[in-house]
Amino acid sequence: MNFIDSSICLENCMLASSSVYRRQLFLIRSLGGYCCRVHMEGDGRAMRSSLSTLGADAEGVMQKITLKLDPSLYKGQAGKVAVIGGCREYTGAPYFAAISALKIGADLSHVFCTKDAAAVIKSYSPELIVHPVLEESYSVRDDEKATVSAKVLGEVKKWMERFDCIVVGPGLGRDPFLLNCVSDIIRQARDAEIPTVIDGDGLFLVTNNLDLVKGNSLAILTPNVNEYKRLVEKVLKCQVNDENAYEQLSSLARSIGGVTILRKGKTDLISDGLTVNEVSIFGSPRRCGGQGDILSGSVAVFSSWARHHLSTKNNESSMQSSLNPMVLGSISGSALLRKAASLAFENKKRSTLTTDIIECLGKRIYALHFDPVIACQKLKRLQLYIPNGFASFSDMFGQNVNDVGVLYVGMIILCHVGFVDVNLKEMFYYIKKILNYENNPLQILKFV
Ligand SMILES: NC(=O)C1=CN([C@@H]2O[C@H](COP(=O)(O)OP(=O)(O)OC[C@H]3O[C@@H](n4cnc5c(N)ncnc54)[C@H](O)[C@@H]3O)[C@@H](O)[C@H]2O)[C@@H](O)CC1
Ligand SMILES: Nc1ncnc2c1ncn2[C@@H]1O[C@H](COP(=O)(O)OP(=O)(O)OP(=O)(O)O)[C@@H](O)[C@H]1O
Repeated sequence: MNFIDSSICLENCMLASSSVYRRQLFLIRSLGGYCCRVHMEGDGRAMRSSLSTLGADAEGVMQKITLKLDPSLYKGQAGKVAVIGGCREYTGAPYFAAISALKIGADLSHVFCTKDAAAVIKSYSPELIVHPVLEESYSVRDDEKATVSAKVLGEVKKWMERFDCIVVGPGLGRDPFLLNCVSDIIRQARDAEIPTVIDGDGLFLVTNNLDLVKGNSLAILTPNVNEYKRLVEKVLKCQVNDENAYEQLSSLARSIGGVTILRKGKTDLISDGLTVNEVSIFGSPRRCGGQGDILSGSVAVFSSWARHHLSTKNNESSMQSSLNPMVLGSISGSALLRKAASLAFENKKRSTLTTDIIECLGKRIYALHFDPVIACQKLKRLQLYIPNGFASFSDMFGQNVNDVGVLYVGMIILCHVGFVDVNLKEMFYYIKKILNYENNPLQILKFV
């Protein structure tokens, strides 16, 4: 049974078979080597391509777009983000999103929340810039509403153009007056062409007011299972169809005019209506609340970096300009969260909380800068690490270096360059990176 409205299918079919679609597919593959998993057939059917491992590929995208640390950068150039969220009930969610952005590498992170929430959020972290500007119905008389609303908008407007991305929704609550003001903020961001990630209660708002995001290619929606269900029902007027998940997601993105949608779940699916990408890196079996907030903060930073990456001189080819930075940012955010969650779970097991995952974000980002050339240079000096009783590496392992030898060398390298926190699987990943380098340590090893 096909749940999708036939007019949408026809539109899909035309778009999917266009040269634009094929071009994006090729470009995304060549950027990070990751795969677009949907291949649209001429009759509009979606077919899954043969699945390949995406873990390393999503990581490749993340590595490419991650802003390089450079002494010539000044404060703000690595990213300025703002979270619009935080009310009486929820103070954790905006904090998680905003602090994650900082931990990943943004320079400045703001929170626009209600007065009740502001002091609490400030007390969690002196790093965040907290603006107590939002108001809920209970604190505003009916005759004051227009004035207060204009004041809120004015306060946010003063800052808006400074931001590289805003996140709307973590812990926002559902107060009608507050949501009205936030609708204006979303419109303001759109006019100023500021990328906007919509999460949590922000999704409740836009699902009921689709015009707020319709046709905005700088908008990213990050629905969880419930939020996705509500979106599908509202927009496609059908039920979620997991048999046809790829096609339904791209259909949804197109129906909302080419916004990017990151559908969260066991596997994260990302589509802007032209491509569908999947991030299935193993994360953590813990489902503690707040992981989606880390994700929204991460996606905000990576999308800004992706925009920067695609617009810099070196990347100024017509090929690069066809890539969608919002898709690349979503893939990277998802990959990073999952890798950080996996690391946190390894240490804390069932006790893993959102704050533990946040603590691991930095380590995961740092690991991206693993440079096989530097590692190999260091390896040349590693005679020091040969245990007593052995004259050389070849003395330890013989001329035919076996897996144990590689593992040993890998361990030494990783300890030497500071990756003492990696697990066995990750260690092999880094070793593989070294082996792919033409002057790889194995060669060196053979000549020691
Ligand atoms: N510490 C905090 O301040 C937190 C605040 N949060 C905020 O809380 C507000 C409401 O978010 P909620 O996540 O509660 O709202 P949802 O509408 O996502 O969830 C509502 C209910 O659905 C259930 N549910 C979740 N995943 C499900 C699944 N896969 N299948 C079936 N049922 C499922 C949950 O148990 C929950 O009771 C948002 O503003 C959000 O940002 C959350 O981000 C969590 C942390
Ligand atoms: N079953 C799962 N297996 C692995 N990862 C999952 C699973 N479900 C969700 N995730 C990951 O956890 C992250 C958060 O997703 P989740 O569905 O918990 O969001 P959320 O409900 O919006 O979170 P929050 O509690 O912050 O509101 C996503 O990146 C997703 O990939």
